[in-house]
Amino acid sequence: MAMAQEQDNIPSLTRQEAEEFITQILMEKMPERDVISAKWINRLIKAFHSKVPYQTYVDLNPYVWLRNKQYFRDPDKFLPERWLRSERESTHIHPYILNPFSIGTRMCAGRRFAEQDLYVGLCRLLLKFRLVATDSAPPSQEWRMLLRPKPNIPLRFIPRE
Ligand code: HEM
Repeated sequence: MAMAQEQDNIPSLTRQEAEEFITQILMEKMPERDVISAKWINRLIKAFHSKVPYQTYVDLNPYVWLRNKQYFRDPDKFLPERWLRSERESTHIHPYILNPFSIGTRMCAGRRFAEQDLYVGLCRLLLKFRLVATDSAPPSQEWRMLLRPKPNIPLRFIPRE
């Protein structure tokens, strides 16, 4: 990513670069909370080499494909740039592989609100604070309906001058 200017060896991004980068980070982190996609099947469908009968309750665990080397290069690494359009096209990431808001007629009605909230919230936070990791290892996670960091996210918020 081209940097707009450098000050004290800290790269600065243009507004557009920052927007793209934040979007990529959200896309890279979103699946870590989205561990279950649940559905009542309303008609007989054929899937996974078998027939799924009407009114079956199905839980899908996206980790199976989001952490799969068949679909992603270095799936366990934090690589937000994998979501750049050019990168997605060159590495053939399936356009529907990441769907925390689901897809189809019953997909999340608040998707754009939620995305804007995350985006604006993160930008406001980053404008006010510098975030510094207080541990070199990522926090472990625990299952509480969604996956949550355990015990806390090892981050220090340092107010910007
Ligand atoms: C990161 C935040 C959010 C995530 C990951 C999320 C995810 C989802 C998912 C997976 C569904 C089920 C879709 C399906 O059954 O196919 C859903 C439904 C829904 N969501 Fe969200 N959601 C989020 C935030 C929001 C917000 C902020 C609103 C409202 C402003 C909202 C409103 C709705 C509504 C109304 C439905 C029901 C849609 C329907 O059944 O037709 N969601 N959401």
